[in-house]
Amino acid sequence: MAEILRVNQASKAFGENEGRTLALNGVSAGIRQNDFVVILGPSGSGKSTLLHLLSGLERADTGDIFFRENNLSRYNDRQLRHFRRLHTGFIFQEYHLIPNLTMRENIELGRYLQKDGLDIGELADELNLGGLEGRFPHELSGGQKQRVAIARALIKKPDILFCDEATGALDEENSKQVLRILQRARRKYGLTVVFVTHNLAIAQMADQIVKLNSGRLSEEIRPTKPLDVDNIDWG
Ligand SMILES: Nc1ncnc2c1ncn2[C@@H]1O[C@H](COP(=O)(O)OP(=O)(O)OP(=O)(O)O)[C@@H](O)[C@H]1O
Repeated sequence: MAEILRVNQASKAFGENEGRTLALNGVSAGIRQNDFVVILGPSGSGKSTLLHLLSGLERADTGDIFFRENNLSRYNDRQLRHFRRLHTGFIFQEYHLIPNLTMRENIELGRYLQKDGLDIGELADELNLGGLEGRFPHELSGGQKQRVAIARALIKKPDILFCDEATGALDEENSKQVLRILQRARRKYGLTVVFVTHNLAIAQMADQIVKLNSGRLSEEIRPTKPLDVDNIDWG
């Protein structure tokens, strides 16, 4: 498969003088279309920063980020917004649903960013959310909230879904449900998934594992036989 994303020698620092932290230090890696890519590393190793650079949420200080043949580092803010709107979806540990909107309205928010997209009813059924359309976030369980967040991200059919500790607040069963949904979406829509996690079990499913340590790429692995979500050893 062709590469959909590439990061070349990217560095990113925060703060100044004694307060300066080099969050990423000359990281290079390529991500193939349709892969499930897991970014692993200890706390503070730069995982979220790498995700933010790859997704155009933040800019690298030095180095280049390519989406297909386009160099995002050369994009102006408007072009970068357009890239994010058209090609990327995000899910986070904390769901980020709008509390005073119903489930259906929260999902519709994702669609308004793009004209054509998936059918909301079909998506709700697929994500096991049928019948909950009128509920507000506080009336949903954690697993249901995360599935609403996934539906909101998928409704516009993004090319790449960026997940930052997306299962971090969920138990094993709900985590596996989320992972099953992502696997189905990869098969059905050709989605590429970039998944930041502390959970080593999830790496058993990966087509590619990117390991960071102190802002540097410490290891890059492409397992020959990624496991299906139902075969992983959760530990
Ligand atoms: N906006 C920011 N301002 C200042 N420092 C930051 C900022 N974002 C990240 N950092 C610092 O950069 C380093 C890498 O942070 P990052 O969030 O990428 O790590 P991480 O591997 O995702 O950590 P965790 O697993 O704890 O979420 C850390 O030392 C962090 O404190």
